[in-house]
Amino acid sequence: MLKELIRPFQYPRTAMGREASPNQPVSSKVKPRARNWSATLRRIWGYLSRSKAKLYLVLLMVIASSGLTLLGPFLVGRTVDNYIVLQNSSGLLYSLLGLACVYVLQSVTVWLQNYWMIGIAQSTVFSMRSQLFEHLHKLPISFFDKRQHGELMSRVTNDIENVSSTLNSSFIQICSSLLTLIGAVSVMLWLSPLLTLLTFLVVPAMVYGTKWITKRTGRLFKEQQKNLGDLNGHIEETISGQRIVKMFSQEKRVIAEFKEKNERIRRSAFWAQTFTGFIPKVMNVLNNLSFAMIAGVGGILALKNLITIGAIIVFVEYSRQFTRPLNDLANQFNTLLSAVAGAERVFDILDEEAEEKETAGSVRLTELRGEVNFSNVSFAYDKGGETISNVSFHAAPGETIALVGPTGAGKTTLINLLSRFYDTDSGVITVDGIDIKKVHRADLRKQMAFVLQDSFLFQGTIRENIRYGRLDATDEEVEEAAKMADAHSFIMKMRNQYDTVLKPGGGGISQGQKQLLSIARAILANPVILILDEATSSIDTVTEVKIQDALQRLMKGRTSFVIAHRLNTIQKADRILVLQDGKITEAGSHEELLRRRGFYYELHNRLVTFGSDE
Ligand SMILES: Nc1ncnc2c1ncn2[C@@H]1O[C@H](COP(=O)(O)OP(=O)(O)OP(=O)(O)O)[C@@H](O)[C@H]1O
Repeated sequence: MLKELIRPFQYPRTAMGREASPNQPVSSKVKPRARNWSATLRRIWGYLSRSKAKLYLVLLMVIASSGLTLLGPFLVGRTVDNYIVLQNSSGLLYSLLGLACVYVLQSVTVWLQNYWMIGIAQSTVFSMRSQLFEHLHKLPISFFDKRQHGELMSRVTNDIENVSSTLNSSFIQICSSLLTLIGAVSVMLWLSPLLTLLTFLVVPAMVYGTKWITKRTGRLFKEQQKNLGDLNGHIEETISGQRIVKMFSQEKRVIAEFKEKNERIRRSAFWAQTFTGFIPKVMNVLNNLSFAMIAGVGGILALKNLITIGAIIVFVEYSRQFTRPLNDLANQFNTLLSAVAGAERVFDILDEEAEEKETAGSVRLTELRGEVNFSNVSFAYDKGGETISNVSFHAAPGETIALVGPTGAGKTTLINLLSRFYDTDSGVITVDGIDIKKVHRADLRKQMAFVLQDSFLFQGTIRENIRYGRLDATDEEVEEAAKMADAHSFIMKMRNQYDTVLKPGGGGISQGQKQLLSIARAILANPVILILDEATSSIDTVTEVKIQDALQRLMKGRTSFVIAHRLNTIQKADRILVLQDGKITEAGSHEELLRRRGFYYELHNRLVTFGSDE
């Protein structure tokens, strides 16, 4: 149905207008793209480097804090050897004061680097989020037709959040870990090459252990992100499709599906966290082993007067400075894995091609008369069979064209082509003689208004919802449009009248009232071409008459295409096009088509008998 064009949240769809089988996990069909670590990191760097000045400041603070971290143990060693062992109390006092200064300064530099880095991280995700949202609005309808909306929302929220929290800490951690590592190793080598070699003995075990663990966690984190997207999709669908779930008493199945997805997240998160949790434990054991070796061998060296006690204390401290950054680097690697997975999912969308760029020298539309012509138009959604085959017809300005035909015949698709939600494969559609492929999409759509069966209303006041048709309309114009749509009287009966706030999705008012508001919105838009998708569901007779009258007023003087289900609408049309399997099989006025005794004749008899849609 045409309403799917603008309804933002809907039950799972594999393609526009077609509901996916409830058992079919939609997102499972989204193929994970090959990971490209370096390219993704480069792109993240592209965002970070926009705040270069602040980054330099952060780097400066990281260098300062790493230097001060290394200076601390050195001073401790000197204090032991020069003042404690030699019992020099005044020197000890000065030395302790110096140490206190070093630690205070170190805290200040750490605070400053965090403060600036949070600023950089937040502006980075701010730009990413804005860019992503803007890009989403440039993507063609076909993109949304193929995706689960909740999964997309998960990318805008969870994945971006993931990048944000990693940037907040990882950049600093990685830089300071590397600097501390280099500094610690240099001082250790200077103090005692033998003890340094002993410390190095544990490195291969550390590297191998970390590698073994991160290999598993990387996969698990990716799985966790994907499962989270899947679960979010499910939650979003079942909440927005709550009415359908209840109508078909599918609560149990929906809950069972949720449990299954929830269980999948629990499992992948459990293993991802468990494996990650192993890293510090393994490192701890290796650290302690290395301390024991340093203490043992250092002790022997000290007994032989080859090293001082202070030097051993300093050495133990530095060997911790050496293993801690190694540890941190391993942890950061995991966090990075998860953030890069998130960033890659965001970049995947940013790489989706936007609606085709308008061809150079595109025609700008200004005033239109509303003459529409389809000439040998053919179109296929996928590589498969044609949905529209060789369709030709002409609509003079102000004419009303009724589109009738069995379900799946291609009525909505014809409208999709006219509004350029999809482009024709062959043939030409013209408006006032201008090929619409040469016209700016936005210009073309500005000349059109849609009134759909289940018109989407946004959360906001009634006035704002009507004004959506033309944002610069005055309050008087909004009310005038509501009066023409026969919506004014029901609006005035509401407590806050035009300032009544509608609930999300236009909840809180009846289906018929929604329709009247969407007619008012279309009247305000004052389009040259009008697209109507007549409601199939029955609305009470009084409202139905109101809607019909309002629509007649709206259609007057405009070229209108009506996906028609009611006999009186069809009869009033200037021309009726009967679509079957994507082809126009009959075309003409009501009387002409009746005389033919074809599909329309049968449809007419059915409508007369049952008084409903085809
Ligand atoms: N986005 C899409 N991707 C792939 N196929 C699609 C898509 N949208 C519609 N189709 C297919 O195109 C054909 C025509 O669909 P269309 O929605 O135009 O029919 P319709 O006449 O408007 O039907 P209805 O009266 O039920 O709304 C159908 O076979 C449908 O499955």
